Amino acid sequence: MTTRRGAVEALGVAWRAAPAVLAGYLAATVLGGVVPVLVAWLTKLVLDRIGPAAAGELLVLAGALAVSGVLLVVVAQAAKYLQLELGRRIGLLTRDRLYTATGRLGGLARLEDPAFQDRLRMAQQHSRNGPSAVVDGVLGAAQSALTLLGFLATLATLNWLMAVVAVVAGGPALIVELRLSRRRAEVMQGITPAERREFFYADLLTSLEAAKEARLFGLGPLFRRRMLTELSAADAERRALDRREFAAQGMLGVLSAVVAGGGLVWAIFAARDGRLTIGDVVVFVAAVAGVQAALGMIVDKLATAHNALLLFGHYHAVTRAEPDLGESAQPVAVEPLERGIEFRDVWFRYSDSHPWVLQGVDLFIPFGQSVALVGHNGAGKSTLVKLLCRFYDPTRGAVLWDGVDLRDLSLAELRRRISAVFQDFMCYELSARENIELGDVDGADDLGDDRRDAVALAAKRAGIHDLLDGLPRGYRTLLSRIFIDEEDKANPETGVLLSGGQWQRVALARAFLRDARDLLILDEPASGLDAEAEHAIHTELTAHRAGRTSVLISHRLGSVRDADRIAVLVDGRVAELGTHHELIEAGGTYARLFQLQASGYESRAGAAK
Ligand SMILES: Nc1ncnc2c1ncn2[C@@H]1O[C@H](COP(=O)(O)OP(=O)(O)OP(=O)(O)O)[C@@H](O)[C@H]1O
Repeated sequence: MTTRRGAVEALGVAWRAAPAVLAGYLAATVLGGVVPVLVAWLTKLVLDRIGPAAAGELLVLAGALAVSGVLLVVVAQAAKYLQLELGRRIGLLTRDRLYTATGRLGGLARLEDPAFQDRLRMAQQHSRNGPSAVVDGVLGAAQSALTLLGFLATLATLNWLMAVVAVVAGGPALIVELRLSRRRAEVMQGITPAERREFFYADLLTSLEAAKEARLFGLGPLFRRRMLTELSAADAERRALDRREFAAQGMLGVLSAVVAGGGLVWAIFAARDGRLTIGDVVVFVAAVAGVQAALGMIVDKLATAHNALLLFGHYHAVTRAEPDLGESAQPVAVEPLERGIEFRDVWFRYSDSHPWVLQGVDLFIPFGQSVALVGHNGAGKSTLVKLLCRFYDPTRGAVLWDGVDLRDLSLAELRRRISAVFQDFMCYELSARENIELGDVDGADDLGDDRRDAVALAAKRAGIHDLLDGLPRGYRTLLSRIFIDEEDKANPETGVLLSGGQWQRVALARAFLRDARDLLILDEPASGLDAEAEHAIHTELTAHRAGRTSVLISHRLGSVRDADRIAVLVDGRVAELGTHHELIEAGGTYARLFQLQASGYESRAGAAK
C-alpha cells in the first residue's frame, strides 16, 4: 500500500465512521490555524495605535483581540473533544471490520501462521488510532500550514530574508522526522514477536490454567526471567531508537534556536534605527516563533501520520487478507446427507514444510451409520475430522458430501449441518446455560430464555443436568471465578469452577443441542469421564444414533466396538476397516490393541481379586 493510498483509505475510514464529527473537526482545525495569525496582527495594530488612534478605534481593536483570544481557546477545546470522539467512532468501525475480516477466514491455517499472528496483533493495536492519527496528522499539518502561511506573509513584509531562512531551516527537520518515523515503524514491527513471547510468559505467570504446574514445578522464576529477557530485548531496540531521535531532534532544536536568535538581534537593531515600530518587533518575534512552531508542528504531525500509516498498513492487510480457503463463486447448496461422505485418496500436510499426515486416505462414511476412527497418537484421526469440517482443504484428493466436493459447497451451510465435540473443546467463562446454548445460536445476537427446555434436555443427555440445575443460580450460574456479571456483583462467590469431566459433559451437551444435524463428530468425547459416566454416555449415543451419521474417535476401544464400521489409521492410511468382529477375526493392529487393552483390564481385575 502506498503512503498516498493509505492516507486516502484512512481518511475514508474516518469519514465513514463519523462524517459530522470529521466535518466539525475540520472546521475547528481551519479556525485554529487562522486565529493565531489574527491575534498577532491585532496585537501589532493595538500596540502601534496606542498613541495616535482614537479611543473608539482602540476599543474595537482591543475587543476584536479579546474575542480572538476567546475563540482560540474555545476552538482548541472543541477540536480536542472532536478528536477524541472521532477516535472512539473510528475505533468502533475498525474493530468491527477487523473482527469481521478474521471471521471471514474460514479455515485455521492463517491463525496458525506466526507471521499472520504478528500482523494481527499490530492490526489490533493500531486499527483504532491508525486512522485517527492520520486524520490528526493531516488536519494538524494543514492547520499548521495555514498558520505558517500567515506568519510567513507577515515575516516577508518585515524581512523577506528571514522568511526564507526560517523555511529553509525547516526542510531538514521534515526529512529527518520522516526517516525517524519509518525507523520507528520498523522497530515496532521488529519487536512484535518478542512482545508476543513476553505476553505469553506474562500470561503463564498469572493464568489460572497454568498456575498448578507453575507452582508445583516451580516454573514461576523461569517464566519471569524469560519474560524479562524478552522485554529487555524489545527495550534495547526502543532505547536505540529513542537515542537516535534524541540526537536528531536536539540538533534540529539548536538550528531553530540559532535562526530565532539571529532574527531577534536583527529586529532589535532595526527598531533602534527606526526601521521597525514596537508593534513590528512584537509581530516579528511572534512570526518567527509562529513559523518555527508551525514548521515543527507540520513535521511532527506528518511524521506521526506517516508512522501511523505504516502501522495502519497491517490493519489494511488483515482486513483485505484473501480467505485461507477458496470458496467457489457459485457454491452449491448443501442438501441433507443422503448417501454419505467419502474421503477419496486424501493426502494432507499442514504446510509444505510439514511432513505428510495423511497419505492417500480412502474412506466412506455411509449415511446413518457410525464410523469409529482408531489409531496411535499422531496417526491423523483429528486431522481427518478437521478436513471433514473443512478447516483445511486436502493437499491432494477430495472429501465428497453425497458426491460433491466440499470445496464446491457453501462453507457456512456445510458447517450448519455438522455438530462436534473436539478433543480440545472450549470452556467458556459464561453462564452454564450460555455454555450449552452456544451450540446452536444460528446467527442470534443474544441468547434468550426461550430454549430453556432444549438446553435442559441436552444437559440431561450429557448427564450434567442435575449438577447445573443444583448450582447457586441454576443454569444462570457463571462457570467462572474470573469474571463476575451484573447479578454476581454483590456476591462474587456465586461463580463456580467445574471439574474436567464436568466440563466435558457441558461440551457434549453443547454438541447435543445441535445434534439434529446431519453429522455428529465426537473426538475423544469421553476421555475425561469416569467409567460409569462413559458407559452412560455411550448408551445414550447409541440410542440417539439411529438414522444419524456419526464419526467417533476414541482410544478406549471398548467404546467403539458398537460402531457400524471401525477404521484403523496407520501411517496416514486406512490400514483396516470393518466391524469389531471382522477386525478381531482379521487379527491385525485393531485386534492387537484391543487384546492389549482387554488384558490390561483383566490383569488389573485379577490382581484386585
Ligand atoms: N496444526 C498443526 N500444524 C502442524 N502439525 C500438526 C497440526 N495439528 C496436528 N499436527 C500433526 O499432525 C499429526 C497428526 O495429528 P492428529 O492430531 O491428527 O493426530 P491424532 O491421531 O488425532 O492423535 P491423538 O490420538 O494424539 O489425538 C501429528 O504428527 C501432529 O504433530
